[in-house]
Amino acid sequence: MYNFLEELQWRGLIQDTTPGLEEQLNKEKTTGYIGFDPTADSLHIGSLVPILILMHYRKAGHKPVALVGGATGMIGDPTGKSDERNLLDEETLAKNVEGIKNVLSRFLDFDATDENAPVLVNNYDWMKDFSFIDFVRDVGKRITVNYMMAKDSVKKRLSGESGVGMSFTEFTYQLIQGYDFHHLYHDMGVKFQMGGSDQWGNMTTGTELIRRMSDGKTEAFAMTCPLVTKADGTKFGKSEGGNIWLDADKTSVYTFYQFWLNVADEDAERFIKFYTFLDKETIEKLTAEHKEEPHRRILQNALADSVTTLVHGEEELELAKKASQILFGKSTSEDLKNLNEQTFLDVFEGVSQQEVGEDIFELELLDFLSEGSGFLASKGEARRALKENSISINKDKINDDYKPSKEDLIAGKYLLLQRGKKNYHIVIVK
Ligand SMILES: N[C@@H](Cc1ccc(O)cc1)C(=O)O
Repeated sequence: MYNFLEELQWRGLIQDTTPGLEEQLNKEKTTGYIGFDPTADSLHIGSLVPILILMHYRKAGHKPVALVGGATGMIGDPTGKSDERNLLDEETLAKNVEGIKNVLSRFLDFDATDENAPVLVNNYDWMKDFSFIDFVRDVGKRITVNYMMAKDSVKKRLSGESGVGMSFTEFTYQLIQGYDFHHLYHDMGVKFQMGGSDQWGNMTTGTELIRRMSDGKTEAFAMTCPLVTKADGTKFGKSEGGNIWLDADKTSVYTFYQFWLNVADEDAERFIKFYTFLDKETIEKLTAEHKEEPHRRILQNALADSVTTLVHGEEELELAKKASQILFGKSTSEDLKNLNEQTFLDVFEGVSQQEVGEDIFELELLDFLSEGSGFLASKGEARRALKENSISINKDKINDDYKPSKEDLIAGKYLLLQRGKKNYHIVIVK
């Protein structure tokens, strides 16, 4: 059985802890939680670190609780935000809560029945009937405005720098998160909260509230992990198309896999510790091998394989690898036909495209290859290319006899035209 804090320590996943945490975790199996606000209908790889921390926590024999912020999502955490947030409407919130629950349950087995089985809770369940009067009397009275104003999330918004101010609504956020901790402490014995380093302020409002609401008789603990950054200073977790999500219909497995494959060497060394369960020995060995021959990208490959398997499973990883071969290695028309539409588009992102009508199938081959599809500059060039035997359609070489047909369409819509090795063009038939 491994030790939770030691495991997180060598992985570089501990930023701050409150005093006494180690003694507490050594003393007894402890229930600990992390909250996720439903700001979107899925989670992205930024949230994968907290998810993995809950998985480590479970592996170490403690009991993890994942909280979905149905209530806090109605307020909006001001942490790290320089502007007031827009309120989400109820319909969006409900959809987001469901989406996030689904993602979380792919990583944590909420159906397990053992004593330390993971539990999923929603803070809306205990906040919805809490009246304003009760809240300000029972909770608000325990914490001073002075204390709340000293938090970074508040200070930043009050200072001249951003100067935009903060609504009373967002100001209350830390108290609500703090109250969650208090509630979970007394309802389920949750003594420990984890989260990203930006959550330190909200988490310590919680430990403080727990102490004060028990007149100093109960104690709770907190730990933060570092926010993931990149060596080159650019924002982590984004590709050109936006966030890297944990849902295949938001970020294709291919794009997900490629994202990890393309991280910089310095980043790969840290990320492999954060994002995989590979043990210390294995990671040290891989890192040493990587340093000998960086061009083989051993770390990136191990990282991409491991995270993609964790998030999408082995079968999907194999498909993503096959898709990756299409641009770079040997592949057949069969491989191409097996791609789903999103993956096809992701693989050929940036390739020139032309929309055409179905009448394209009535054209002579030379017209089809030139003006019809917008691929080659002229009929003459098309003739030459055919003579050189350098044209492929959907990865099959074609000759003068080829007749374009609807049957060839990938996902019922696309034709992949290719000249030589790298010169691609996509025809979209409308
Ligand atoms: N404030 C956290 C989410 C959270 C919500 C409620 C909690 O009790 C704990 C955490 C975030 O934005 O990431």
